[in-house]
Amino acid sequence: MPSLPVASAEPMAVDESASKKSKRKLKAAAEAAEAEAASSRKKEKKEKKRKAKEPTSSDEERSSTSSEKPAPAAKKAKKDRKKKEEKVAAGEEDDDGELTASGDEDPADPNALTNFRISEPLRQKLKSKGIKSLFPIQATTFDLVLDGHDLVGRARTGQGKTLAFVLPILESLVNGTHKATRRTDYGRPPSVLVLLPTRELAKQVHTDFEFYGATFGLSSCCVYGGSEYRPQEITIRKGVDIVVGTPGRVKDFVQKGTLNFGSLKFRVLDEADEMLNMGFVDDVELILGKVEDVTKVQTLLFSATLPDWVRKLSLKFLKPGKKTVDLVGDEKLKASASVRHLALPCNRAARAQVIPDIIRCYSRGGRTIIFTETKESASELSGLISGSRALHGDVAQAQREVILAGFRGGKFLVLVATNVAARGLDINDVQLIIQCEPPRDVEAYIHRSGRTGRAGNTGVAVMLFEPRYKFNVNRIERESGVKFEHISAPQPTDVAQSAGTEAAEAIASVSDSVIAVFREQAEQLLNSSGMSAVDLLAKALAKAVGYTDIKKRSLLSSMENHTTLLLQTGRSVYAAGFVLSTLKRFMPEERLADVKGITLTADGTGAVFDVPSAEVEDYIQGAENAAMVTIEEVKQLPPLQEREQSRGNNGGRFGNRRFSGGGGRGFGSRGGRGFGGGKGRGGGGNRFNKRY
Ligand SMILES: Nc1ncnc2c1ncn2[C@@H]1O[C@H](COP(=O)(O)OP(=O)(O)OP(=O)(O)O)[C@@H](O)[C@H]1O
Repeated sequence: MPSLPVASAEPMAVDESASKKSKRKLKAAAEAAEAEAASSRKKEKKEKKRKAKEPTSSDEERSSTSSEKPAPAAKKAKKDRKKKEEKVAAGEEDDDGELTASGDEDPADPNALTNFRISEPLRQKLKSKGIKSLFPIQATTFDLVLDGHDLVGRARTGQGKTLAFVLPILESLVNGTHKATRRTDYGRPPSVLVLLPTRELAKQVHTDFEFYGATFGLSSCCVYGGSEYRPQEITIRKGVDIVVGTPGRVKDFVQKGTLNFGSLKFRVLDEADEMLNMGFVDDVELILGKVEDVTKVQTLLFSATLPDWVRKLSLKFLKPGKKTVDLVGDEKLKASASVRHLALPCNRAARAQVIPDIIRCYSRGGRTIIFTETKESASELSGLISGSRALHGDVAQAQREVILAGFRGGKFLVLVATNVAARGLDINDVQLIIQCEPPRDVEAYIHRSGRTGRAGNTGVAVMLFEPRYKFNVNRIERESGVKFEHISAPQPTDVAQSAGTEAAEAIASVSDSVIAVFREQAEQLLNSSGMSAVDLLAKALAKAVGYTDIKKRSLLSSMENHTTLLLQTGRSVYAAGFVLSTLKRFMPEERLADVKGITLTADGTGAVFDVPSAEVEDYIQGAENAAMVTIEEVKQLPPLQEREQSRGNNGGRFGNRRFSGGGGRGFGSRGGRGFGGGKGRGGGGNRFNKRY
């Protein structure tokens, strides 16, 4: 059961003014989030218009930017769209009779479905899912794919890359270039092969092909490891149009002769860079190399991140005239723009206590995914966080499916996962992502945080870090273009606000029928406790949402029963070693072993550090008796030194380099305070990454 944390400097009880302040902070946070969401929606709208006006396609090796000239195909498409727009405006029917104006689509929107060669049945199907216009990546690539180009497509997470290939492929097979050669006979080989790095992702993309493909009577199947061969084999032998799968299983079917690519029209690599991380390099290259006549096959490659291997792969397997549509390009921000990126200092030991409070304050009642670096930590953490389930590579396939279905279906709201869930998973209402430590690769940060803030929605991504490894936060910040808001662990007013509202609602929902049954006990309790009715009710509220205790929590490392102190000496403080020698003047040396996370202040006049709460008075009094030293408890962290560090360059146990860090802007200085404020690379044949 979680305990309600309290900042060491905060009063134990939440008084009225604190609660008002907290309400104000919450309101401000809500307003800020709303303003951010509105601005991101506005930006996206603008972006859509801009992209549609200037389709950003390019020839090989040129990444698209809005300043580049549209490719001829895109120009033609633009003209076509204009023609269609005029027809629609004039109320004329299209030549083919398939594309018609629709009452609830906005014909003025250049990305409206009617402006693309999307046939009526597919349009209706899209509309049944609430899709009335294409997202920028879809709008920019649609004509290119339909017109037969090989393509590399890149857009940020949650921007609709899946439909960017699903829609033009379906139209191409049924109404486009391949209409004449479409086969419907028993035992026909597939026309489309889609490769994805994980089973979950393969199933998700397969669901889209199944749903939209059914419109045209196109059949599809999903093949992935960890499941029986036989049923998949039977389906393929009967004849399917689309095969979606993971490289290992697809390779097996290719080698067994079950799959043949004699009729293949499209091959798609989604999340291509992750194939490399998963050790699928050899499998992917073998599969792609099995296509005999590459001139007859269109190859599409999509990802939110395009590291070197993917570029090399595209050079090797895509035609020389391939197009590249890169909606991220050289823009600084590679991660999702509709996500609030927060960084929170937290020692490993404090994680299990802090995370439930982060969830309470930031998940807005929606789903949360917590990412750990290893399978072991995922299992361990899920055991400590009530109501959560773990998902990683050691979980049996059948069980993984049950867990994911349970999470999607809302049976439980917290999933603790390894990178197996970092990519592509599109799960409704994931409001919060927590990363237990900065990932090694910036790509992982981008994909993990991209599980929220999808399809124009907003979300929050909180990254925990050990204060002494703050340099890893700087690295992610630099490489992803994200500007982290630095916050401290949720404080009592934050948690009390969220939990209190929840508790009040829980109690208000209890039927009056219980009163008669419990009144006598309540009266007895009131009389015997010697407390006021309000105090007793406050306890009942806390208990109703699972809190039985309030423990102090430090600002610096989020440790329970620890307090953050600020030391000042009236002169410059250059190193953590200096802080320790100052403390040694009035504290017994053996007590200094409990001093944690010495971090210098940005102005160079002091340092903050954590000590056990029970020893706070000793430090303060000790300093009072020492010359030129003051020590005080801090309610909010001052701006801290921002120093670049590298692992292994510690400068001694308490060396400055090791302990420096902290937010230059000051943790929580932007309304932080809680609210308001090695992967197995290469190595072919490894079907599932060992670490996750
Ligand atoms: N044109 C659209 N209009 C509204 N919603 C859409 C549109 N296209 C896709 N979506 C929805 O957006 C969500 C994200 O799409 P998708 O999973 O394809 O994103 P992605 O770019 O592949 O993300 P990632 O890089 O994380 O894999 C899905 O729920 C999808 O149904």
